[in-house]
Amino acid sequence: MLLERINSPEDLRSLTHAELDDLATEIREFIVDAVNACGSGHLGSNLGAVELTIALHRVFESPRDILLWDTGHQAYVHKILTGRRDSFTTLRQEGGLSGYPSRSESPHDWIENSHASTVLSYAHGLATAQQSEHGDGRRVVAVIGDGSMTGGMAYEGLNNLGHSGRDCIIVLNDNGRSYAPTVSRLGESLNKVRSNPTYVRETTRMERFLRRVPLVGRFLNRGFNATRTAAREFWTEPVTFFEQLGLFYSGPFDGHDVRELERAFRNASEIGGPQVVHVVTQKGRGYAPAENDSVKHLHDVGGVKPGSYTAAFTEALIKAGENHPELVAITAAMPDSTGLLPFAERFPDRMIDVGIAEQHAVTSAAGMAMGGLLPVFAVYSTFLTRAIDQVNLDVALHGQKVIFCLDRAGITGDDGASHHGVLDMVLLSKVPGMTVLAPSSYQELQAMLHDAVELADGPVAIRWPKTAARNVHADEVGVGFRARRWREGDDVCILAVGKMLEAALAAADELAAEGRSVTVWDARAVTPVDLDMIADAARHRLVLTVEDGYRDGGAGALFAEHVAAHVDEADVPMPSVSVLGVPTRFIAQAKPDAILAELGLDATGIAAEVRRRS
Ligand SMILES: Cc1ncc(C[n+]2csc(CCOP(=O)(O)OP(=O)(O)O)c2C)c(N)n1
Ligand SMILES: CC(=O)[C@@H](O)[C@H](O)COP(=O)(O)O
Ligand SMILES: [Mg+2]
Repeated sequence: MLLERINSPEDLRSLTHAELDDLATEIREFIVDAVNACGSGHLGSNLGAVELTIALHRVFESPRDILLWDTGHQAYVHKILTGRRDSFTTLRQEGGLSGYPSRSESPHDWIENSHASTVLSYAHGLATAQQSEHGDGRRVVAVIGDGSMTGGMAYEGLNNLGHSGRDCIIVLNDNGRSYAPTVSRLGESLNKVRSNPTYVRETTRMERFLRRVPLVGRFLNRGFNATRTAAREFWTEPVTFFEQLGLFYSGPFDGHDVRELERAFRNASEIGGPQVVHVVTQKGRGYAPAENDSVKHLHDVGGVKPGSYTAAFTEALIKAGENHPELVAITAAMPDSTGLLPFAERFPDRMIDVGIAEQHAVTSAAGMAMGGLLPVFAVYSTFLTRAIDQVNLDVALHGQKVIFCLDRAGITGDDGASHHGVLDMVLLSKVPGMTVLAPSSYQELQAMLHDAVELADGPVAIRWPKTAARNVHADEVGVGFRARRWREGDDVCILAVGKMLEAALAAADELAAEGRSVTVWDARAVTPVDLDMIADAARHRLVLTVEDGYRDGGAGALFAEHVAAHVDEADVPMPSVSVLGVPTRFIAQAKPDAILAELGLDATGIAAEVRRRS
């Protein structure tokens, strides 16, 4: 087994290319076993990045050279080759290996944020530092997928790198897919470009030398520009999009040929300045289930689970779509895991994939609403945070009815700190005119989507967790955006937000067994706050809000403000007020229920908080 001999990138440099091909096979088998054992993870992306990562670590000397990964979900091979092979049995487990690069795991890792399209900005920053007096001659290499290239930040980084001329090698890993096929024509046009890297490199180098010749250089400038323009018109490949921005383009190269990749990376390293090395890879390469099943296996071994909140959303959206031909669904490159695929099958022209471009999605939705459509943007909670400005000023300032359906709200677990959806209530409850809803069951989600479509006259956000949904009877579902009381007592009042209702009711049973009289409300809406719920809560000795979002500035803080206002107005005694929520800190990966329990956001924790406050 060759893989057992690889404990650092240096060990790669003694292998022949035939051995490297064998090593790639072993790495693929290793990844498939690890992801299947872990039960979740990014199979397709990593199977497609095997040869690419081997070649990068043979040409560049990480960690001295800086190797950056956009999103980081495709960095398993990087981790395996940098000494973490034996820890892969702990992938995405509590206290184990992160599913993304992790600075605490290795000096080879730089970017921990799993949000896409950031790498070129990091690269510009690091290249700027390297070219300052603080630089120490390290090369900056950034790997970005074709999907992540569709994010706005990627263009901002490209523009700045091209304009600044910084030394930086961008490896565009083009496999034609995000989750779904990538929404971009860039890949198609680049595939028409057949640069002969040697020819282009030599002429470019010669040109650059001659242009600098004193006196004659400026005449040569004009001559070269005229020649190149003519040549491009009639002979060679068009100036690529990247070269228009000031970056040198080479490729496309076979992303599964280590020799070719090594040559391309060495060329780019010699040429200097901002470079794009375009490599074409196959997502899921070498593993039939990933190659053939683009929903279940190609991106991550996810898929929408029956009985989940996502499944409830899918059903309700199709029903709303049947009743409202103006309703359109928007995704930011994730139609499958947000539950939009059945809607797209039912209404092929009414599901719009904008690429990994959440900010654009939100403002485009505002435009759609202005044009008479009813846009529903299905997005993970954590990914909407990068578009809060657009939500606030492009949608809410204009009073546009856009329905934001936020999946993976609350504690998501396996994907770690950059995936928990814990900022949504804090941020969205501060957007004027925004209705923020949190369903506590499968049926509540469907009722809320229905009422958002039928009743709202402005923006609505509905947020739900990545878990199986509780099921309730039709007469146990609220109406409109009002709160719903589940249990009446007179000593303690628990205001539960979303999925926390189940734990609150269980805690109330536990407390009742001790003789405590507990009221439980399903808040249902974070904003607007239901004043009847507040008035009822204010008559208790203790008001405890339980939410799976940041406590600071969240739903509980808002409810506490309204209790105080009510007490002032009604001139009644102020109850004791408490909030159980997520502390404002980054939370590493673990199973969601384990994290919630550790935070006291389960029945035991809620009951303990009531006892503590009694
Ligand atoms: C801002 C943001 N939106 C959505 C996602 C979810 N996501 C993770 S990976 C991915 C697809 C990335 O495609 P690409 O960059 O082409 O990489 P590949 O998996 O094809 O190698 C998406 C949409 C994310 N990580 N960040
Ligand atoms: C890397 C990324 O952002 C997503 O692919 C993330 O892994 C989503 O995971 P789930 O869809 O399993 O919640
Ligand atoms: Mg891709």
